[in-house]
Amino acid sequence: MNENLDPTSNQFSHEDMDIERALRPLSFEDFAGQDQVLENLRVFVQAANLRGEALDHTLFHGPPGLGKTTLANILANELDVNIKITSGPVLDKPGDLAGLLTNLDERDVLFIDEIHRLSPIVEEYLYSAMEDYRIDIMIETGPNARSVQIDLSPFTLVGATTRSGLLTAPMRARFGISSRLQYYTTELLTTIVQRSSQILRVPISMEAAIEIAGRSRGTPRIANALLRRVRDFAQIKGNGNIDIEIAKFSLKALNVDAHGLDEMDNKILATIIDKFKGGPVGITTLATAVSESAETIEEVYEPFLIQQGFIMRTPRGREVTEEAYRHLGRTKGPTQGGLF
Ligand SMILES: Nc1ncnc2c1ncn2[C@@H]1O[C@H](COP(=O)(O)OP(=O)(O)OP(=O)(O)O)[C@@H](O)[C@H]1O
Ligand SMILES: [Mg+2]
Repeated sequence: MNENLDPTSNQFSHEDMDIERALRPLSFEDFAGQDQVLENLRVFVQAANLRGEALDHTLFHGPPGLGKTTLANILANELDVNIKITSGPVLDKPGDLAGLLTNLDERDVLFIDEIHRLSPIVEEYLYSAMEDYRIDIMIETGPNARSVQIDLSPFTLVGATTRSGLLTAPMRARFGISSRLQYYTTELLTTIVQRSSQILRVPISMEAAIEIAGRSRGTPRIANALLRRVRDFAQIKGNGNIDIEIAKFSLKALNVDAHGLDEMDNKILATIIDKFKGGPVGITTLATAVSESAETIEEVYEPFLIQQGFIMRTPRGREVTEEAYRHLGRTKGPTQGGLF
């Protein structure tokens, strides 16, 4: 599969990165969906602005491509402050973090992506910064080494993670605001596709926008990636306009699944059907069978498969639905799976 269509991939070409930036909503106003989350954030931001205080530390969690990074940037815009961006794996020494923290102005946003991947030392160091706006730093080395306490400007830490299950309890407890992002409906994705095509100045029919939206795995990033590729087909194979024919033609050429499921989604369904007679199968057994971690399946893949009605969670494990058999073109029968 095209890597841009992989929901877990952040790989983009330079051109795609520029477009990606152009398509990213900059204000609450531009951001479609996640109504509950947005409604609350608007209140919290307004209150923080009114009092001239830093917004409470905020955590965004949920599957890739649903808008966590986008919302972090929007928060900074709406708070009218600067944002400094880093990520868990990049911060490997407390010193790196200290450098960032001491350079924050009052109310600034420090965005830490993949916050579940902070090293334990850095994480511990972050605790006092978040709680008391204070850090200890070591000055000098050898016999003169001593630690001094430094006061920080009140700031907002915005954390993002696709794997909230991997966050430690103390870390989680330090976020005053915690929002889980949900998959988008086809309707919402249709408006996102329409907005993006307007920015890209490519005419698109309603029908075509719905078609692309419906195959985007509930994910705005995938919707935008598909739109860009369909735009290529429209320009080279068509007259530049995206109508339903060119949309269908392109999606077929791109090998996009009718429901927008990706390789791992399909592998999970096929494995439950072929190796476990449709289930129920326990999550760890399933994880081993598809060579993926149980947490990733639970946090990244399964929510979408459940939402789309392909999988059910039962007390005895995961079971596929009739819909999954139909989707994979299998028939459900007693001879399935190893009877002789
Ligand atoms: N609500 C939305 N409305 C319009 N476009 C959106 C929305 N949410 C996300 N997008 C688009 O999808 C792209 C991906 O979103 P974003 O990078 O914020 O996802 P993410 O949750 O941070 O993903 P990851 O977990 O991979 O870091 C954005 O560049 C933006 O163009
Ligand atoms: Mg992100």
